[in-house]
Amino acid sequence: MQNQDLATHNLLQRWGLNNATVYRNPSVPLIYQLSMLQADGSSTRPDSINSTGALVAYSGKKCGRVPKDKRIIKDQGTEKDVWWGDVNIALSPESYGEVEKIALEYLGSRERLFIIDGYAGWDVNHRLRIRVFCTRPYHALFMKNMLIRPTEEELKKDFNGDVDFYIFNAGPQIIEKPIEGVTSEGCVAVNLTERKMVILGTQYAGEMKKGVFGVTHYLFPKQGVLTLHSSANEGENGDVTLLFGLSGTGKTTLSADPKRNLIGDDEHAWSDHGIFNIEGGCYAKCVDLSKEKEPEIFNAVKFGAVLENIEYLSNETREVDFSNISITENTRVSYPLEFIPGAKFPAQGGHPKNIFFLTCDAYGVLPPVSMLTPEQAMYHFISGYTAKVAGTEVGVKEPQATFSACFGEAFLALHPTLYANMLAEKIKKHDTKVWLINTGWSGGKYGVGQRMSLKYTRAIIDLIHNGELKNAEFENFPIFNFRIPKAAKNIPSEILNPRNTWKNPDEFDKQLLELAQKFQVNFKKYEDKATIEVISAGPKL
Ligand SMILES: Nc1ncnc2c1ncn2[C@@H]1O[C@H](COP(=O)(O)OP(=O)(O)O)[C@@H](O)[C@H]1O
Ligand SMILES: C=C(OP(=O)(O)O)C(=O)O
Ligand SMILES: [Mn+2]
Repeated sequence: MQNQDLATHNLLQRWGLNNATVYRNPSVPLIYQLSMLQADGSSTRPDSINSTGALVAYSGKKCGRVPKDKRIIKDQGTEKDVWWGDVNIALSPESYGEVEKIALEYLGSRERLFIIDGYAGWDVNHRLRIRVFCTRPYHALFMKNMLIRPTEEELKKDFNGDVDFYIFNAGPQIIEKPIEGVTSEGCVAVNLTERKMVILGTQYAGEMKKGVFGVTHYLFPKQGVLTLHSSANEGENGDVTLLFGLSGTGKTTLSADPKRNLIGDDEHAWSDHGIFNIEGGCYAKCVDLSKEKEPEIFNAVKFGAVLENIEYLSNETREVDFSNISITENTRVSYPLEFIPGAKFPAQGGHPKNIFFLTCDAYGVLPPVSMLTPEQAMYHFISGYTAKVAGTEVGVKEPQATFSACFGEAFLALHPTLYANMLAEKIKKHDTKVWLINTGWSGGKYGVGQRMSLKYTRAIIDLIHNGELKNAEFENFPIFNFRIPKAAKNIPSEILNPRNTWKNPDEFDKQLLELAQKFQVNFKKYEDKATIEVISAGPKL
């Protein structure tokens, strides 16, 4: 839309913007065409189109999120309830004003500006209206994919004036002057009170979608709705499964299951009426993506999808080399939910029957599957033991064992125990079964053993879904006191107890003990807020 209508003009004036050329909710082909002009000032490699029709773009220096540059504005509205610390680093309203000014000046001075309007949350009672301002065509397409696309009618009804949350993405612009509380040339500043966020100094698209997720973590629990860093799908009989996990643990991969209908791959919420997806699209990792192993995701790489930071096998054919991670291990593809066959619309479901905690155990000592008691579920949800895989956060080069509360500590706006207590109440009320699934190392730690076979993880999940695993014969897994199956169809029995997969069982015992100690040290910070039942559900030395 090159000639501004009055409504668009007013939206711009509201923020002191008066760009001559503004594209408000442009079509996919138009975004493609504009991305080929490369006049967005991003100074990265040019955008292109791959052999299957996806838009290929590069994010420049930053290819993962930058948690160290994230700030939450501390004001009267937020100072009492936000969980301040390393995750939520405080920034003053004055400093926020300065970063916002830099962002708006950048956005306003560009030749072209994009506005993308969309919802966050499929439940109409809880959805937020989001408006994104950006200058890179690929960022516009990314958010068009990742937000829930409004109908023409909804656009007229809900997006004509102010909305619930604004994103000012001025990623190509760096911060060149000192600002109190800002410690690098980049800043991702979230103003929860005034419902807006600024991005400077990073062009990684994931920062926008996880920004929205963080806002829902602040707003939804106040309405009794629990936010979940999980994927979700639904079986033929309407049974819902949630798969929690930190980045790279398998939420996206395992939720795309041909036997089940996809609800969403990353961000959900659980209300008194069931679960709903927060997003309109998926954002899958591409490293080693293959048609054989992950056909649904592989086939989603087509016209309308955005490929981020990939290399070609050949510049001539524009076939993607998914094994090439020379730019980053965190290569990505974003596509609308409907690109996955059988995705469910509206993307909502009932109360979950099963929950999987996906953990990528870099030590190779946790079993591929363990059945948890409700108390163990709480203990392990608060602990959030897993590994940070390479790439998703800037600076992480190999799997790094970590405890990430609620399997998504980076996105928690409030104290972890608040989310954990809400989860405890819901799984009790709805009799949800919780399983811990190790998608990480087997047969030795990272560097010695190998990643758990995707085939076996899928087989385990199938047996839980068809009810067979529940009836297997179980044994106790020591120290952690998990119930683990002794045998299961389609899975070699020796892998079910990880001790059998290690060459040297003594080394295994030592590593298991070490991990248990790490759990205990980590849990100390939650002990004053957890019940005695939950504390005693942890590993025992
Ligand atoms: N056993 C396994 N289970 C799940 N994913 C696995 C497994 N082994 C290897 N992988 C790979 O790990 C990555 C998981 O990434 P993804 O599903 O995008 O994680 P998330 O959505 O949780 O960030 C994929 O590249 C997948 O191919
Ligand atoms: C996009 C991200 O999430 P995930 O890897 O969980 O999909 C991210 O953490 O930047
Ligand atoms: Mn994912």
